[in-house]
Amino acid sequence: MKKNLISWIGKHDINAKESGQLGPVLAAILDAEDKNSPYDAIHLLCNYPSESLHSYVIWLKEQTYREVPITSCQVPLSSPMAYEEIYPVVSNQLSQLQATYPDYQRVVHLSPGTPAMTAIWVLLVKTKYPSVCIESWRDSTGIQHVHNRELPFQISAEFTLEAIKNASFRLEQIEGSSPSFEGITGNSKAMQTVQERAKKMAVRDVSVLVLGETGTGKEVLAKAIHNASLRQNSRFVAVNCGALPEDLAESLLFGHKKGAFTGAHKDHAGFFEQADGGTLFLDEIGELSPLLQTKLLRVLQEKEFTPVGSEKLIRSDFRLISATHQNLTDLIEEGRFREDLFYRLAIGIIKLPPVRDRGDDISLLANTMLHQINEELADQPDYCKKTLTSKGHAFIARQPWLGNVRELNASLLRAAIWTDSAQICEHDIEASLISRRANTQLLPNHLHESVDLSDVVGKVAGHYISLALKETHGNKAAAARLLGFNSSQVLTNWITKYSVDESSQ
Ligand SMILES: Nc1ncnc2c1ncn2[C@@H]1O[C@H](COP(=O)(O)OP(=O)(O)OP(=O)(O)O)[C@@H](O)[C@H]1O
Repeated sequence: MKKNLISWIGKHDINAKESGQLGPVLAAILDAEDKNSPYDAIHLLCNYPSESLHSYVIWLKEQTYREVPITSCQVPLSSPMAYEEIYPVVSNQLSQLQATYPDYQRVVHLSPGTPAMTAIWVLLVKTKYPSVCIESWRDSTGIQHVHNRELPFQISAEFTLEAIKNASFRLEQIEGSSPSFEGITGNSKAMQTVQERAKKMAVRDVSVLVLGETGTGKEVLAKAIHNASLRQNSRFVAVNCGALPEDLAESLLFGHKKGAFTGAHKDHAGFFEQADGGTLFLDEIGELSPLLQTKLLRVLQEKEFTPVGSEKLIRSDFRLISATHQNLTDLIEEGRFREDLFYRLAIGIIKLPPVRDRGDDISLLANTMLHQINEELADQPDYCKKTLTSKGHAFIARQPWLGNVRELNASLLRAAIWTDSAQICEHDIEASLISRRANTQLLPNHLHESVDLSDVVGKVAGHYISLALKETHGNKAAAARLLGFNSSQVLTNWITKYSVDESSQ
């Protein structure tokens, strides 16, 4: 049976390299190798600074005989004894390992870390996440010993639910605050598939590419993936690549050294460094210049980079989530996006459907958003809480929402502000739509209502004929050519047929 080791990194581990000792974590790994039952994966939690964690993990890898995948997570704690902070981290870690490695035997190393960290391990392995426990200690000659540790008592059986509820850990409160997949509204089949995929991806710590039209919630999804990952307690750094000024892009992403260019008054940590231990979200990735694409590829391969004006390599343990509304395959074919970079970014691909393909989710989204809008506007003078009439819902469901969730949100906000009554009806929504609607309705995807086709064609014909006559200062032959007609007579026929007012040119 495969097995994985889970452990905090303690003081003796961090100091092991300097002290010439093994430290508890390495001792446990080597002990398992000696017993011919090595670990297949190792997961480390650490509340020391990320530089110490990195150099420790590098050192640890050098000390083991076999190549074992090691994942590490830097957990910032206000105090190493902060039970209320340690509990959700450890609980989440165990839950994710259980989901990711259901067939592995879990081995928890109790010794490294503070008494609070050990207490939480014991609490969780004796209740929700049964695991084998080991401990290690150093004898007076400096030899490190590793043993299995039996815990011969049953917390769940011996304490009633009531007792746990009253315990100082306040378990349910802490669990309830886990923000996994918060903010993603949607029960449609398409959105369920998105959420299932995203949850799986969240615990894998691989690069994820989120595709979807503008405003479909790509950033919301990226944040949810971060919140459901082992990196949830570190930073989520969101960068819009399309908004990076060309001359500053490199320094914003990779940082710069003081004096690297005019205005660089002090060292600056770029987004990659800021995301160390956490998640970097690169939105509009298709907008990256060829030079930055090459640099990004190198950072993804080596996890290290050099800030502008510096010679020092910086390492950063970030997880990359990128997003785009563009068709990257087209960009690759056109030579505008590196194919090798695409494969690096797209280990996991999640496609967010446009709102018009989410079925009943539109109503659900509208209700959720109106609820949020009501809360936001509650303090405003004379504001009364709004609800949507059923015709309002039906009208919303018929719109194409090319701007997706963002457009729906903005239209509801406008309607909520403009409408005095407590009910928002279809006319209020219609009035709050931006004029683009006229164009978007021209070629709808569905015909929910009857339509006067000759009227629509007449309006289009009138519009183009007027433009052509205006451009050509009333010269019918030239206007006919502009419109693709082979003679001015054809144009005259159209003008008559669609009653175009030539005098308005
Ligand atoms: N499923 C959802 N449930 C609730 N709100 C959502 C959902 N998806 C998106 N939103 C809201 O819609 C707005 C747009 O979302 P977001 O910025 O994530 O879209 P995007 O696809 O990243 O947009 P862009 O392509 O312009 O970068 C935000 O206000 C967000 O809170």
